[in-house]
Order: sequence, then C-alpha cells, then structure tokens
Amino acid sequence: MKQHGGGDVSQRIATISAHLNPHKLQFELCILNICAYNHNLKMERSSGLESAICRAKGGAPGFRVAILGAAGGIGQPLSMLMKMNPLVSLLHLYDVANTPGVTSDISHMDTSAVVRGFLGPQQLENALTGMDLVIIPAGVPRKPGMTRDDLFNINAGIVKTLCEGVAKCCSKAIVNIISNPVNSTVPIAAEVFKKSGTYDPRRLLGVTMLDVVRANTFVAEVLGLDPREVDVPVVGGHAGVSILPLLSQMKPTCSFTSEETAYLTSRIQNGGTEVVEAKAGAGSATLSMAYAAVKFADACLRGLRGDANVIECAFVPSTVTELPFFASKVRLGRNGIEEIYPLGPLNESERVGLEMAKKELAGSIEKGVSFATK
Ligand SMILES: NC(=O)C1=CN([C@@H]2O[C@H](COP(=O)(O)OP(=O)(O)OC[C@H]3O[C@@H](n4cnc5c(N)ncnc54)[C@H](O)[C@@H]3O)[C@@H](O)[C@H]2O)C=CC1
Ligand SMILES: O=C([O-])CC(=O)C(=O)O
Repeated sequence: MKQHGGGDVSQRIATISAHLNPHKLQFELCILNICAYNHNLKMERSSGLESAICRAKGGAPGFRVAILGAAGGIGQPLSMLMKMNPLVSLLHLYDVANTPGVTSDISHMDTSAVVRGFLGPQQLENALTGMDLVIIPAGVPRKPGMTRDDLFNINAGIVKTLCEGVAKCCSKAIVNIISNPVNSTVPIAAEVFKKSGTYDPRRLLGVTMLDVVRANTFVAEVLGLDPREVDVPVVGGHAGVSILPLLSQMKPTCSFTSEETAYLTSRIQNGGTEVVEAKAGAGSATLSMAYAAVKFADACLRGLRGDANVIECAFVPSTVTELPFFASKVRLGRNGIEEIYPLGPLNESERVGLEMAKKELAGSIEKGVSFATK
C-alpha cells in the first residue's frame, strides 16, 4: 500500500469529497487515517519530524538543547517546559524507550523550538551532534528506604555512557547532570571527559537547583513571604547532610531561632525523601525537579547569550574547599562557569554543617572517580 504524505492525503480527501458518497467517504477516510498513522510512526522512529516536509531546520536564532532521558518522569515535563523556552531553537529528545510518543506530543505545541526525537543507543550520536546544552535526567529514581547512593550501581554506567557520547559528538556543550547520586555522577562525567581529552571544568554542572527551590519555598512558608522574593544559597552537594542551606546569607536578610534553623535545615536536607515517601514506590520528585531543571537550564542559556550577572548554585569542579567538587554560587557566562564564589561568612551551626557535608561528599566523589577510572 502506498504511504501517504501530507500532500497526497489532502489531494485524496479533496477527490473523495467530490464524490459525496457518505459510505465510501467514511471508508476512504478510515484507510487514509491508517496510512497517515503508519507514516507518522515510521517518521517518529527515525527523527520525530520528516525533514522533506519541514522547512525549519533549527537554524533559527536560539540554542540547541538535548535532553537525555526525555521520556521519564522528569524528562517529560522538562521537555515540555524547554519547548516553551524562547531561547531554544532546536530540542532533541533522547531516551531508550518511548521517545516517539513524547516527541510527537510535544512537537504539536505552538512554540518556536523545533523538536526531534531519538530512540536507543544507535541514535545517541545524532541526538547529540551540534548541541549547545545537554541535560541528563536519565536513570532510575529512588524507592522508599533507599538512599541516593543506592542508585549508583545502575546510574553510574548510564551517565558514563551518555557522557562518552557528549565527548564524541558535542564536546563544547554545557552539560547539566540531574541523574543521582549527583555527588558521584558529576565526578564520573569529569573523568570521562578527561579520558577523552575534552574536559573543560567550566562546562560541567551538577543540578542542585531543586535544593534552592525547596529552601526558598520552606523559608518563605516560615516567614510568611512570597517565595519569589526569597533567595537562599544552598551549598555542598545533593544528598543528606551534604545539602547545606546558608540561612544566614538569605535574601532578604532575616534571623531565625535555633528551633526554626533546625526545622528548616532538616526539611531542606530531607525534601527528596519527603517526596519519595509520599509517592510510596512510584518514584521521586519529577514535577518540581523539571521546574528546577528548567530554571537552571534557562540560566545556563542566558549565560551563553552573554547576559550579565547570571548567578545560581550548582555542584561543580571547584577549589572553594579542599574537595575537587562542591556546590556553591557560580556566575554563568558565554563559556559556562565564569566565576565560582567563595562560601562567605558562616555562622557557628553552618560551620559545623560544612564539616559534616565535606565528610559525606568526600566518599561519594571518590566513589565516582574510582568507578570511571578503573
Ligand atoms: N538532581 C536532582 O535534584 C534530582 C535528581 N533526580 C534523579 O533523576 C533521575 C531520573 O528520575 P526520573 O525521571 O524520576 O526517573 P524515571 O525512571 O521516571 O525516568 C528515567 C528515564 O531515563 C531513561 N533511561 C534509562 N537508561 C537510559 C539511557 N541509558 N539513556 C537514556 N535514557 C535512559 C528511562 O527510559 C526513563 O525514561 C533519577 O536518577 C533521580 O534520582 C530526581 C529528582 C531530583
Ligand atoms: O530524593 C531523590 O531521590 C530525588 C532527588 O534527588 C530530590 O528530590 O532531591
């Protein structure tokens, strides 16, 4: 049976309509629907958009962004929100499952970014070639009772393979790593890039934005403020006590009782677990994470565009402490990280928290490095 493209379909409909035989019309339209469906399936499997009928080649002004793990719990809302971002001209959605459906769905949104889908390892290189920003939420999430480190055995290999693809196909891209345990997956990515001779520490960022988003929300609740007016730096890493909110440096300046500090620090550090338990086996934070990831990716893109004073917290290669990686405020620019800010003055409880955070981080960083170098 001939596969009908868009032009063929409208011609056939016009011809059939001219006959005006209602039974025949219904039957023919049904056949045409099946043909168009088969045709679409074929095209989605390859690229999500058939280039022969698409004049937009992603050459419009804007950035080219790939999402690896795009069909997952985070990946889907993240893909949707990135499709809404006017700074994005081309959006590549890659996953090992279900990208055709997600790509087809998102590509119908009437925003300017062109969307293309890529399915399975044989399409990874096409997904990555030419990208300016690669966001990685691929990997398994926690279930109740697990720590983020319990995900290491599966996610370490996934991140390693995907970063090998980045090194080969778009070594100048900014890379945002979401996959847990972030405290180990970022060091793994660094080792992969070092091994391939493409390492640029300014371009590798672990996404800890959700900790900042939670801190702003929980602090605003306690103080009765609008969370949009609150900015709490969160430093260290992204697991348990390595998540260190610096309440003494929040904006607007506020003071807290020791009871409030203990409550807020614990709630921010355990925000992920709070969601994992509430989802009761159905995964971890996806919607708030997609929101946070887009906030962070947008900051990276504004930096790439050359905007001034784009400053966010992220887990990055760092000399702020004696550890090789640490989350703190960074300024983003045309080359990725342009400046890493020192921690600033800490109060007594933050100094204690910093020592605990560093202890927790050291082991996770070492675990990632030795996995990638062995
Ligand atoms: N950095 C952060 O603040 C946060 C990180 N996470 C982490 O993000 C990760 C993803 O979480 P969810 O989206 O909820 O999980 P999910 O299981 O819903 O989705 C993961 C997606 O990754 C895909 N995938 C698996 N192996 C792949 C590979 N080799 N290449 C490409 N795609 C692959 C799966 O097919 C799936 O679509 C987890 O590791 C989770 O712990 C979650 C929340 C916050
Ligand atoms: O807790 C988890 O497993 C997911 C995560 O990193 C978070 O929500 O902060």
